[in-house]
Amino acid sequence: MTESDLPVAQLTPGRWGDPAYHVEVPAAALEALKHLGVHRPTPAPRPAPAERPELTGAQLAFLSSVVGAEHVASDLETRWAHTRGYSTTDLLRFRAGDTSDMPDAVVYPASHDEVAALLAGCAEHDLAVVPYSGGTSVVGGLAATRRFVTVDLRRLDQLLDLDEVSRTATLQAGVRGPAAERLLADRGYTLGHFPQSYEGASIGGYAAARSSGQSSAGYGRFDQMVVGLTLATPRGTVELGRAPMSAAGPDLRQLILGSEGAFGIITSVVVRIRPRPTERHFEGWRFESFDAGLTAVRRLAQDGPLPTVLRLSDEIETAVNLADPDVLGGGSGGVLAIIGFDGPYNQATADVLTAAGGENLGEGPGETWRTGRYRAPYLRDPLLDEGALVETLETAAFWSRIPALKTAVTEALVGALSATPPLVLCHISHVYETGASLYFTVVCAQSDDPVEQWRTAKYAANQAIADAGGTISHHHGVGTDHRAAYHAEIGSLAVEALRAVKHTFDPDGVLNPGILI
Ligand SMILES: Cc1cc2nc3c(=O)[nH]c(=O)nc-3n(C[C@H](O)[C@H](O)[C@H](O)COP(=O)(O)OP(=O)(O)OC[C@H]3O[C@@H](n4cnc5c(N)ncnc54)[C@H](O)[C@@H]3O)c2cc1C
Repeated sequence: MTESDLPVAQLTPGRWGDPAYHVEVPAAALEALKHLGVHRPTPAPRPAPAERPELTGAQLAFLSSVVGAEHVASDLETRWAHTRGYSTTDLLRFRAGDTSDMPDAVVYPASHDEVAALLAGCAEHDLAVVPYSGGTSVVGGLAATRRFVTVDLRRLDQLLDLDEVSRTATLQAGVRGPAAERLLADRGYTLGHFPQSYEGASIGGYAAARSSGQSSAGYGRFDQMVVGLTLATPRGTVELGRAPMSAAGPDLRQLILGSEGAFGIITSVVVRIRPRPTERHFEGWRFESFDAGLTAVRRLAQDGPLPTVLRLSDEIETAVNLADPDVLGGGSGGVLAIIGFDGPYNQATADVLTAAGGENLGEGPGETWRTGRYRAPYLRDPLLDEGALVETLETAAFWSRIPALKTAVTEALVGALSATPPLVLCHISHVYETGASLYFTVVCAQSDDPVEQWRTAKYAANQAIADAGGTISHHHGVGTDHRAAYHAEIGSLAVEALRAVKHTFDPDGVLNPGILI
């Protein structure tokens, strides 16, 4: 089974993943939750979403005139299904029936021209616009600060071009991860972009939020794969990427990548593609400690040869994730690293790990990770049902800052959640010559107000990240959740420059108000 065999998940609102795939919390985990003071809350009946004022006839007529009346939905169910994304706070607010960020309508354009026409007319009809590709944002990227229409791009689902000589593919923004892989696999190629949200996220969202997939060591981040893009703005269309590299001024592609719909809607992306691998190898490695493993992965990142997948869990993540401690050699402790190759096994990579003190555990742990890699997020909803608070956050920094950053974030989370002592798990899964990202998972008992509980903990973590020299996001993006921290990170002059760009593309401020800037 490869990524192109996976189905696109028909995401249901308020619960992650393919509803056909049912997950139960393992008995050992339930036992462990008791030690964290987790109690199953009495299920409260979910309040029905409240009705809100309808769009005016003129507004609906405008939307219908662009995409056709059958592609405009203003029923409660569709709007509710497009309310926010899939952060834990989003899920908790969904469970509480909080409709405050519900769109007033959802429209489904089928072409770049329809997207452009929508954007051109929204200001006149007093409508803000939230672009929506896969809807898997975890940073509050799908809500606007005023009445808005969600532009769902799922009908832009075509492979427009495949240039085998240059090895590029032009994909429309609404192509979901597995669908993109299938379109390319049919022609013998792969994109190699596999975020954990792969089953639901789309090409446009990958570009808009600078996504990074689990095979980033081999294929790079999504923004490194993009060689061109087409952007619809309220003032017209921008096409970028005439050549793979250019010295003709600043690279404006990089201005649009990560702009999260604040400057325009990306309708198609030209991406670099590679031949499909004919073999794959995954294996586990044991290191005495996270610090020892860190030295090993840094050596690979700096001097090579890098595998396609490179991950290192810390002691707590290793202990929590490994149901069978024998995997690490009879429960002798240590931490687990996973390496994977798309293509032939590279003994030179293994030699670097051995020289750095690693012990090869063989294919077993590697295959366990590979086959379960999209399943971990499915555990979050049952854990929430049990009364646990579970959320993740991520950052990146230069190698010299990584150890202190990890300690600072962990301590900040433990301190902020001291009333409900948490487990804080951490791993590294994206590495560069100069640094790496850190990905934290937090588990503790829910308080009476888990949304506020997480807000406080996240604020403390954000402060620790800033103080320890990390970035507020390595791959989740800014959205509304990180806006203040992002502004503090880049400074007021840079924020002013972003505002100027936004004003140029979107003078009436219809695009994603409150997101990014
Ligand atoms: C369980 C889970 C696991 C995840 N794992 C990863 C991971 O491994 N790596 C990773 O990078 N991320 C991960 N994410 C976060 C998320 O999947 C990524 O940010 C992804 O890139 C979002 O893609 P999407 O198509 O769902 O975008 P959306 O959620 O639809 O949109 C994201 C933002 O971009 C804007 N936008 C959407 N489409 C466009 C467009 N065409 N043009 C302009 N703006 C647009 C939206 O308005 C929003 O602000 C995960 C999320 C979940 C829920």
